[in-house]
Amino acid sequence: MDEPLPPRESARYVAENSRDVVVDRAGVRRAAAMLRAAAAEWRVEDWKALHELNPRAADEAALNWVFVVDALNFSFWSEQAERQCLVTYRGKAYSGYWSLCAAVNRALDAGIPITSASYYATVTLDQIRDIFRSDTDDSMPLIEERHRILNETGKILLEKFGGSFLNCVQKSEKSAQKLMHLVVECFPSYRDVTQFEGKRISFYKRAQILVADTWSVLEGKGDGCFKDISSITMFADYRLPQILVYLGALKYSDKLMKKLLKGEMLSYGDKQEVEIRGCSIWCVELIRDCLLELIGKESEKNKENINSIFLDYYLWDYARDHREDMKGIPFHRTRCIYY
Ligand SMILES: Nc1nc2c(c(CN[C@H]3C=C[C@H](O)[C@@H]3O)cn2[C@@H]2O[C@H](COP(=O)(O)O)[C@@H](O)[C@H]2O)c(=O)[nH]1
Repeated sequence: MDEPLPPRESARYVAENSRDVVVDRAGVRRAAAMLRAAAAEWRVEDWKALHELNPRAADEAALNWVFVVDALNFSFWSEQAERQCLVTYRGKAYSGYWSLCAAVNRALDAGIPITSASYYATVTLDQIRDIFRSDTDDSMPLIEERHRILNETGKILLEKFGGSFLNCVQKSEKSAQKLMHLVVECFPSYRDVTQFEGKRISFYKRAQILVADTWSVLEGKGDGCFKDISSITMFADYRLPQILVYLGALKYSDKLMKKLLKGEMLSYGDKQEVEIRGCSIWCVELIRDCLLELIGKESEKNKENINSIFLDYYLWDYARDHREDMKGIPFHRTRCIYY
């Protein structure tokens, strides 16, 4: 079967043919202006310190931590906001994506080798239910899928890469694109591919965030010195569209906004779901271009740090920190293993 369009081209194609979602150029410019001061400070060395649950080292164990977390980095939203999975770690309760990281770190502290492929290739569903147990009555969504993905991914990592994600990274020969394609070729759960208006398109959200987190945990050095890291796009999840609408850079049709406000679910691959994800990626590409224009005039040096990964990380954190302000803006609800 023919290769799908790569993520950036897929996003452009969706944005050019979208009906219920549009990129607002004036909003893009306003967002770039808002981000300009922060963008001047973006450094890959800062990623780890950004969050207390991130691994601190830049070694093989840290890479295996990133790999298993990004294999499970999907679908944390709960049907009712007040009823969600919470995981307490070192006295602090974490929700959403952070509940996953907290559960992984809690298991490691308890001597459970959850980041070792030889362990999670054969871990049982009961063991996974215990490792990802919630403090509340609401367990982490899609726990059976998470178990299946761990078994599948662990077996493949053992068979093809000696059980270590470092070997997969080294096979990519310092190319972000090669690593992304190696991951989607070898690991089925990363194949975030769908159809739109007669074309096969890809967003590869978890594969791209895996490349980004690999680059970040290695601080852009050694095996993580990807010469083409700026070719990675924003990661099309369910938080970034929400913040882009909040900032006025993305607009939904009245019909779509009504549907989302009612909490209606969209299926993976639905036309409107694809338009939300594709236009979000394209919107971030345009904000990045605007930032390059704004900052590029000041200094060549900073330009290398103006990429869609930093933009995405910043916006994602901003969305988490401004949850209350964004309450009026719905996020789209799609239950799937891809984001
Ligand atoms: N676009 C984008 N989506 C991201 C991330 C992250 C976390 N990664 C970085 C963050 C800290 C570390 O530095 C990691 O590098 C998780 N997600 C997605 O969000 C959703 C979870 O949201 P909530 O339910 O609110 O926790 C879910 O689809 C999850 O897949 C990101 O960075 N960008």
